Amino acid sequence: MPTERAVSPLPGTLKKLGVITAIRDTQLVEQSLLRTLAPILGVLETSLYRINGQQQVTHILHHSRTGTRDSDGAERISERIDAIRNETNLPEHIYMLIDNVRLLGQACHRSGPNGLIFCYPLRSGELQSGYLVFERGGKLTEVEDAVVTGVLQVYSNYYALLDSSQRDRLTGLHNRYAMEVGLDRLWEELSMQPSTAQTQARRDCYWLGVLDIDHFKQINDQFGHVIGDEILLLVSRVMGKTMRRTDLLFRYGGEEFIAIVEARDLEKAVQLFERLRKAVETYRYPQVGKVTLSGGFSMVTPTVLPKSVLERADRAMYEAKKAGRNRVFHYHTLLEQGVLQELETGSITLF
Ligand SMILES: Nc1nc2c(ncn2[C@@H]2O[C@H](COP(=O)(O)OP(=O)(O)OP(=O)(O)O)[C@@H](O)[C@H]2O)c(=O)[nH]1
Repeated sequence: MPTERAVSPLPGTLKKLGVITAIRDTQLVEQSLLRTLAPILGVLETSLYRINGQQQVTHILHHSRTGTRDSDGAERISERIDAIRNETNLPEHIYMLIDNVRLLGQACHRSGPNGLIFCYPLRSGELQSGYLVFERGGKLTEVEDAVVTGVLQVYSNYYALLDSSQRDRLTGLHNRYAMEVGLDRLWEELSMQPSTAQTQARRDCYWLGVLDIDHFKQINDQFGHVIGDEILLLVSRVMGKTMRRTDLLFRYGGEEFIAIVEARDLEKAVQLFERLRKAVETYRYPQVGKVTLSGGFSMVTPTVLPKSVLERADRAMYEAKKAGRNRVFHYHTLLEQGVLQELETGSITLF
């Protein structure tokens, strides 16, 4: 891996830390970290890994810079950030390096094809929450090492603060704000992808489901709010355990949850949401016994604004309540059946 001469780190680093800590979106903060460190270290590729809920190390972000020379001899650097969807299959040498850092509790390096591969831990309190990995020709100077360690500490503290502000205190799930940011981002990503019939057929679709616990007021009234809170926590855990690594679950508010899942087609999406419904229904809740939920879901597509996708799923969920609860309905199926009529608002005409 080629390297370039490292630039003097301190003034630029302080400026960039100011930029990082002004960002309110956790994914953009992660991207900004890699963009900040790569030129300071004079490296062309950096990777960020996180430890997920199942304690697995997952590759989440890769940043690369390519240097090219213009015809007039001037050097241009182009940057590229790839968000990697929770890749847990790491190359053996990276896995071993991260394992060393995990055991020793400090940054380590090992030889790589183009010099040395470095791994620095990200800390959340006493725990390691992730890793920064990069390769460069030679060792870091003391100043560079101190800069990387300091930037990572400020970044980790800021990330933890930002992340906790986007989580629901009771269940630990991401909250409504995080859901809205995440849905807007997903919608933008989908809008930017080329959409030919061929790519459309190959690509998985995203589906958004609104899931609402049935008769939750009765649970509160009969057993009290503390038990009500316990049910919210248990239902969120049962759903979380039933979902796949790539699925997302949010507490939207009160007794309402939102799931965003990837599925090839409607049949698969129905299966996923049905699995959630059944898991909640079959779990036996101490004191309360059986708890059920009703849900509605709709496809996330660039031709429909995010708030309208939510509205569609919500309307389907209300139909599930009306039909007797403990069921999950698909919005478009309800349209086809004539149970619901399309609302005019929210769909976008593409030219
Ligand atoms: N314990 C507890 N209760 C909550 C919380 N947030 C909202 N609630 C309660 O959730 C209940 C929701 O009641 P409703 O909106 O009438 O819905 P429901 O009883 O579930 O009825 P359906 O949705 O029609 O099946 C209200 O009594 C709220 O007070 C919370 O954080 N903890």
